[in-house]
Amino acid sequence: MDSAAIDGARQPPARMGSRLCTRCGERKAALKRPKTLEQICRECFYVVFEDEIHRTIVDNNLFNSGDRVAIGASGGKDSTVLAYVLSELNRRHKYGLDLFLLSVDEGITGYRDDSLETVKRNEIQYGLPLKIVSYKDLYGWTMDDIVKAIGLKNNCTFCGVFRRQALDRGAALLKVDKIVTGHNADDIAETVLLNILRGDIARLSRCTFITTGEDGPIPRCKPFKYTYEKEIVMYAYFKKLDYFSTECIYSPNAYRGFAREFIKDLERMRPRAILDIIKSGENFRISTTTRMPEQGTCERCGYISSQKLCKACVLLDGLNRGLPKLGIGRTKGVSGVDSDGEQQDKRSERDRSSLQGKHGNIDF
Ligand SMILES: Nc1ncnc2c1ncn2[C@@H]1O[C@H](COP(=O)(O)OP(=O)(O)OP(=O)(O)O)[C@@H](O)[C@H]1O
Repeated sequence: MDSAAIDGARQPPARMGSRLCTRCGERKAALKRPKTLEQICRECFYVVFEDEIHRTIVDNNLFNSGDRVAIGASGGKDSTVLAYVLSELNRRHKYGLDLFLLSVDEGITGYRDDSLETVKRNEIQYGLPLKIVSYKDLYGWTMDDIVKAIGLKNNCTFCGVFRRQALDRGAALLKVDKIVTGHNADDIAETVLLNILRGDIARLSRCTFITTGEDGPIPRCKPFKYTYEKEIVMYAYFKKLDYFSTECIYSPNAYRGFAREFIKDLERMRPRAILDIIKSGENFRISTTTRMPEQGTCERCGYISSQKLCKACVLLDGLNRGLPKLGIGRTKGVSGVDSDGEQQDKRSERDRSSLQGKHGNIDF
């Protein structure tokens, strides 16, 4: 999700000269808003940015007063801005939420250990209790171990499947009602496009849902569904938020990377393109004859699965038997189109869904 060009460099947004803000008409414009190209001042940018997220939360009834909510916190820009903005809005609009930071330590030396240090600082900065769950504790394997066993080809498959379940397990320990993640509008547009490119109609039908997993143990929602990545970066920059901006050292950049670049090109020509792709995804209608996944629980670990054994258990079995490729491979998607378990890490939607195979179930 990170765009190195935007995020890594942490360049200040271009200066606006002496023009006045088109919203307040009083202060000097400090930036051109990526979503609308309006020239506005910082203060007005904060207001519109936060208000749009508030509207998304209210219009979609994301929370109920009294909810315990875990923020999936990776230390990256999206989840850091989410933690900051959600705690601000919770106070300002009296949502009545009990917020927690929930981090998954995948065991990636030189990456996750450093980003978790950021989350630990966020815990203090935002006054939100932090829970960390690790692959090592849950599965007996770190990603470093897994990469040693399987190499760099299918490693993201393991990571995506394990992370999803690890978030559920952490959320169960925290006894929360919901998990929120920092998936933003660019991520969702990208996933719509990828599902079209793959002809994966079943996943296309649900990848734009703002809340998923309502039939599972703990629903997940994406308050940044309509928030542009560029604006998240700008917000973090202006607010001087403390976040970690390095790409995962094991994450290759294949098919999804092309989709991402394509969307960035479209955005350059027409900023609305991102919202329009999401809208198209929302408005697709799935034929009633398309077979949809049936969800149950894994016979072994009891977590959600649409097969007898969940994907995490199948993958773990392979690792423990010295056959790490056991659970990897081409599986038939619901659409009848093979999903190839292609690696990369827009781990959430794609990896998990392509790996759930025939009965792939929930998306972030
Ligand atoms: N290790 C983790 N622990 C907890 N939550 C995570 C973790 N990794 C990802 N997430 C959640 O999933 C969302 C999408 O993650 P992904 O890795 O796809 O994108 P990202 O750009 O790295 O996100 P971020 O900027 O928040 O790091 C994150 O915003 C976060 O809410």
